[in-house]
Amino acid sequence: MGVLALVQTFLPVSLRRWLDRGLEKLWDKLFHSADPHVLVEVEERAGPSRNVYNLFYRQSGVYLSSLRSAIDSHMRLKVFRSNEDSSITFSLPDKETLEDSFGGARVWWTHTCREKEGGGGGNHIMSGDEKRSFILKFLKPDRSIIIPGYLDHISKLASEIEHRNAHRHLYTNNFRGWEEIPFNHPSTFNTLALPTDLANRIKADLDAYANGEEFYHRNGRAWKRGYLLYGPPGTGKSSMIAAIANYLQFDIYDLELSKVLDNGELKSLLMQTARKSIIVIEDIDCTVQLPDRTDSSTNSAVENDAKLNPEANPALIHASSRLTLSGLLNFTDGLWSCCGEERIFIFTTNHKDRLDPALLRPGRMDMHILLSYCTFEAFKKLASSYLGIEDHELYAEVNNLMTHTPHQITPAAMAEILISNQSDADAALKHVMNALITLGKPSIIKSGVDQVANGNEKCNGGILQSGVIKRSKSRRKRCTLLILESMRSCKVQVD
Ligand SMILES: Nc1ncnc2c1ncn2[C@@H]1O[C@H](COP(=O)(O)OP(=O)(O)OP(=O)(O)O)[C@@H](O)[C@H]1O
Ligand SMILES: [Mg+2]
Repeated sequence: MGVLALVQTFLPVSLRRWLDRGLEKLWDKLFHSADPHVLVEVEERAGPSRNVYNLFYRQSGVYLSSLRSAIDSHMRLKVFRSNEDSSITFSLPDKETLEDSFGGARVWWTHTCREKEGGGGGNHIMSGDEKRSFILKFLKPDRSIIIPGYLDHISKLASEIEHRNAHRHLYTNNFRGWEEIPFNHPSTFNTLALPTDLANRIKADLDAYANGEEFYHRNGRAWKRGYLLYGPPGTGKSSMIAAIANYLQFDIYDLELSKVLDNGELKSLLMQTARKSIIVIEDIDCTVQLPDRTDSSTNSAVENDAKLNPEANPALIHASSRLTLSGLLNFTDGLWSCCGEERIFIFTTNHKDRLDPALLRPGRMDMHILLSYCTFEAFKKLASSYLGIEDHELYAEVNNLMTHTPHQITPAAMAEILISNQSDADAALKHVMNALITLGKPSIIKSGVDQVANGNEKCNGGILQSGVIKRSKSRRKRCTLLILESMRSCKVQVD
């Protein structure tokens, strides 16, 4: 060995390397052929000049740091937390070995970091001069389990983890394309006050969609789903979109139709959207007037003017727009809709009846979801969130009032009352009752009128209100409903 080392010092570098490699191979042949293991090296960089980043290297790191055993069984760990992320990431220090198993096979992982040939120099190793890799070791008989099964499993799991940890984005279009901002909306299905069966139905539909890639493809359908959220203002349509995005971990593309010049631009915007995203058009009934499929008239002078200076002429644009209903229909369920996959379309409106039926048909809007006024169940959910109470002696009264005044108070208005009285549950509930009384005037009076008409001047659940009533076709009567302190009963006075 000593003589060999001495000879090597007189050889040129290239010859020395060639000799080293030959000796290494000889060593392997002599001693490693009896080794029952297979070694797989996952290098950080690959390619002839090591300039291609190996995605599988990153995925291996992500996968290994997710293994519970990495945290539990190691005395030495590397810890990382970035500026943007609150979660902590663990990784393997060099030369530490971590054991894993897959399909009955045991595997061992080690991370190595070596100085690159010809790189570095001096005592300080620059990161660019390091050659980092994972070494995966397993027994030879397990080769068919590991390759490709285990490797595919790692890629799949790592992609899911990376997607879960990635920051969501909210994109909005302007005249230059999409602009993005971080999306941190806290709305979830737990924070939304919805009838339980509705929430479960929506979640089941989302789950079926998210796990349905194979099903959609087998049946020759683009992997997409459309939801129409409709209902009065303040009933949670926008909050529901945020909850769906958080549930599926999807980005949101908030498409502002008033800023889209024509079908060509619509198509181009669509093609720029990524997988795992929700494309939203809010208030579809009032954003723009879309010429329908039979209307081909356009005013080119106005149109050109608007196109030349769109920001100065936003109002003009859609008077002359070449953005048509057929464009939008193709966008949601035509050839263009397949330009990207794994996407959800959500349209919202306060007036479903104003929408073209073609837009609403299944395949475009697969599920029509009515978000409506606050029910007693929704009220209890909001009270639990904002006041921290599950029950209260006034609940029966609130329930009674809500039964007399259905369809009157929106979840937004209810939430507002509860938030502004969150430190005093009694006061909050009295405010809620007052609001219900004020809003429910017509139906409470009607209930009083019915009682009077039936000759019953005392009725339960009445509220202090007054108004002119029509007792019969010929006679107008004025009645006053007097509420008693407890609100449990009231008297109807006929003046
Ligand atoms: N079902 C609900 N559960 C909990 N909070 C709700 C609900 N509905 C509305 N809110 C609250 O009311 C506010 C307004 O809700 P949101 O913007 O989602 O209503 P919207 O239906 O989109 O209204 P608009 O039709 O005017 O756009 C939000 O702050 C939200 O937290
Ligand atoms: Mg909204």
